[in-house]
Amino acid sequence: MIELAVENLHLTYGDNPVLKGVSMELKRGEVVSLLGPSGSGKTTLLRAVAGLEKPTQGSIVIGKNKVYDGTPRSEIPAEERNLGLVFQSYALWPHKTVFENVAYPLKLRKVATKEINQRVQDVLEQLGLGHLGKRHPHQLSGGQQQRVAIGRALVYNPPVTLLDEPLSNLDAKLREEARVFLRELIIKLGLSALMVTHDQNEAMSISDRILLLNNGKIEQQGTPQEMYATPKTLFTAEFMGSNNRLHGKVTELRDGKARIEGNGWVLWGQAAEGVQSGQDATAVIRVERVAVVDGPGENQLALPLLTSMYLGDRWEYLFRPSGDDFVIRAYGNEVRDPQLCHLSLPEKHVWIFAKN
Ligand SMILES: Nc1ncnc2c1ncn2[C@@H]1O[C@H](COP(=O)(O)OP(=O)(O)OP(=O)(O)O)[C@@H](O)[C@H]1O
Repeated sequence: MIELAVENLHLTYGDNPVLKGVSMELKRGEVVSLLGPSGSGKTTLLRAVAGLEKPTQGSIVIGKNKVYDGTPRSEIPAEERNLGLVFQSYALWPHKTVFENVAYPLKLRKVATKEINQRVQDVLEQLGLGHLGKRHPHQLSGGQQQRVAIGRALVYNPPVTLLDEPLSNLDAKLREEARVFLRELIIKLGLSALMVTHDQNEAMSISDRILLLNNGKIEQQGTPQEMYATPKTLFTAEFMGSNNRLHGKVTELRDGKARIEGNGWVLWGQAAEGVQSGQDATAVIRVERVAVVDGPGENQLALPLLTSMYLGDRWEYLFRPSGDDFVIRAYGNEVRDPQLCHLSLPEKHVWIFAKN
């Protein structure tokens, strides 16, 4: 069952087009992340679904209700869309207790007091806040405040929840914990949610599907695995993961593979759609796919190691060819002395994209 369907949505601020024909679906029990660089339109899309921004064209259907069909008159106001909202700007009420904050949406809907008490207590227990109901927001940690905001959005079981950077005001450590907590909650409650994030790791770990926005359009969508392992464009490849990039010219195409040549190096890789011989191109390989090997072989580069950097769970090596303008990074388990190394870049993990 489709809980949310957006079709060819356009939105313009003044004469600045921000959404340029976005279509997407959210199925029941699914968590979809909107990922993309700053200014790509993620928050605007979420706010348009919430009814907080006015699109100029397209349609939005929530459950069985068409809440927007391209005409201003058709628009159903935000408060009637029955959505759970966890927005950065939707702060907790400082003078209400945790319990009162979470109870508020039920009070608004005139739910009986006894039922309110039960439901709020249930939600607080689920969020690990059962013992904090009497506290005020300023007596909570940032992570706990965030949980209260989530509880307030979920307490009336909205069919669709919208989350805008729900973890962004937490520090790195708390954020990691909150990510695990949010994923657990999503599974436990079977939430259908659309979440904005600019953090690629957050999108991959929390969601079932990712929509990557680029300048108001969907660049690519798919499961986190698809987005990471089979990017269709240079933009997607570069946005997901840590990468090495080499610029050169395509000198041969064969069976879906391309040969790219640069200043003193040659590599084979998977040719992206539209790559042609003679074209300027970029080869991309994830940092973890580059291996330091013992001797020369196929699809290799021989480069001087500049330095080894300690990352705690592994080492990161930095290679820089003399006189060239690229660096190659790789991971390994030991510190290495600066010397010439052989690097294997397996053909199946090198993607070759036409240069824009
Ligand atoms: N109220 C507004 N009036 C005019 N322009 C706006 C308004 N809100 C956003 N914009 C513009 O719309 C574009 C998209 O903004 P949006 O907030 O949707 O991006 P985003 O992808 O969520 O970025 P971020 O990750 O920085 O939050 C930006 O160029 C922004 O400057």
